Amino acid sequence: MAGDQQLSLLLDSAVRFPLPNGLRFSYGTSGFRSDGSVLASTVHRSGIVAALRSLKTRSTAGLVITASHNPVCDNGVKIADPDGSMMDQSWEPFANAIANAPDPNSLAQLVLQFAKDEKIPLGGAQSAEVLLARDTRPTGEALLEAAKQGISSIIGAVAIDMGVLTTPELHWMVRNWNKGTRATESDYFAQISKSFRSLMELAPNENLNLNAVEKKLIVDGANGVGGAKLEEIKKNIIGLEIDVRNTGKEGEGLLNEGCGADFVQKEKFAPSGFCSDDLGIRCASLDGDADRLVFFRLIPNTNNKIELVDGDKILSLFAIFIQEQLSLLEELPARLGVIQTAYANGAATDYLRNLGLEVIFTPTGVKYLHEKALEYDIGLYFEANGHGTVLFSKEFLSQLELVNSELTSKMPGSEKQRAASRLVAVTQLINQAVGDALSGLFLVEAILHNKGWSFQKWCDLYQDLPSRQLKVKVADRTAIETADAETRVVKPSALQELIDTETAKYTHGRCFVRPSGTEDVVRIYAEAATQDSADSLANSVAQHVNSILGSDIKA
Ligand SMILES: CC(=O)N[C@H]1[C@@H](OP(=O)(O)O)O[C@H](CO)[C@@H](O)[C@@H]1O
Ligand SMILES: [Mg+2]
Repeated sequence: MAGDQQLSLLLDSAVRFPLPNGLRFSYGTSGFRSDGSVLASTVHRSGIVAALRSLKTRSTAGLVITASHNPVCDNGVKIADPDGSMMDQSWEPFANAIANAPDPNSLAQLVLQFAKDEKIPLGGAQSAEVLLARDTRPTGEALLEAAKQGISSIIGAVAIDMGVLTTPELHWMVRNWNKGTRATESDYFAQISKSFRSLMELAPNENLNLNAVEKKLIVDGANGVGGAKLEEIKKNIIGLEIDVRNTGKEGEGLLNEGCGADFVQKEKFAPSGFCSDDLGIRCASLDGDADRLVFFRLIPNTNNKIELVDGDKILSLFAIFIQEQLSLLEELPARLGVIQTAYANGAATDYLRNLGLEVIFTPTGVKYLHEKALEYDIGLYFEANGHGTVLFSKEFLSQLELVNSELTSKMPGSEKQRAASRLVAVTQLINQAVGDALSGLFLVEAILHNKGWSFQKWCDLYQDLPSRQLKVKVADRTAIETADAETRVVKPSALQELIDTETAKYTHGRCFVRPSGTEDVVRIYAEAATQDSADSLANSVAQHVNSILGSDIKA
């Protein structure tokens, strides 16, 4: 009886969101993405998946509608697990199957069969809850409605609309909601401003060279959701003057167009709204949903070229700071893991290894980095493009709390006590659910302040090796299979031999190719001692990909 009711509810709901003709959807490294006008059925069905995920885990799940750094006409959807991380990978095949079910009946059958296989109680015996959010895209509102209807097509499931949010805010809320801690947006803002203030106040006086640390920061909000949120947070920030540009207000330009972290990192060019008046000032750039962050500074007399501080250098700054505090606290042993992908600049990896840190590589895509980081007491991860965070294990957090309260009562004001308190503030400031440009930005600022470091000093940590990225469109990118965290091609095997032969010709040469998880292209990355040699290595490998797989080279 309950089964019949569930079946008819699913059928009625699915009829309203037919699958567009001739399209296939795939849950990639960043969920489903496509043109916003064709996504209603996919988002509706993702609502169903999120509701089932909530039933399965007996906790609250999340769903966010965004296409991050992609153009404004695109949109997308991703599902958050109860701990705030991305949906468990084991459910992706089901998400793909239902996203592509040709008609309401096959969709309903897939859902019922999956529920049976996974022992998910349908029929309302158990309730389900999904927190929803969207970014500022014009297609977001209608897609949110589709998600709501998908969720309510599962008996007993409730959608709670949290509003227009950054992706990391939604993940943070899901995590806190399930922990039973405060989970509203004002709690999120308060947590950032409070822990930032604590960390600023813990700066060692002797390190404070106020002339070296420019108090002003200009932030490019990519005309997305992050700028407006930053405007809110900055009302409660002391010790830093933040000027937010590209906030998405009337007349400021289009989302991600000529601005945003992806543009800045790839083009190495200042975003729109920045000019030579900003010379010498520290600048940062968020992406459209505020989960990526890079810093930069304009180079004089270059027509808005920039000196870039990417995810690798943010990672290095975080690693140094955490390592320094730990070195003062021998009673707090911690296993540190630094997680990167093959796109990390070789100079960054060498730098981190020379600090004595354990550096591990995973395939591209933050879900892989995040998963690896969870294996450590402190797992630091960043993609070069600026997506990353620092995760602390439960055991480490309780040890840290213990050490901190003991030092606070026995040795207040000592260097050791201040080191422990700094670590506590870091754990509160940096988002424990996913990479978060806003919390990352304030952690960077607080660390520079604590260390009394100028932007220049940070830039000079190491010199990036020149690199070049190319992409090639091929007939079938899945013909390429890789191993060793995507650093080697195993199929077609002749390709790796050719890459090895080309790479051996260059000093500090390194090169790999992999099929993109988000675009229908094969990516080529090359690094070498000079820009010319990095370019030439990338080009010659692209020619080989071209001749083996059949393609056109694109910059
Ligand atoms: C070279 C590169 O920047 N790749 C990006 C890009 O993945 P691809 O699989 O390379 O298309 O998008 C992912 C999702 O945003 C991001 O995690 C990843 O770092
Ligand atoms: Mg993003």
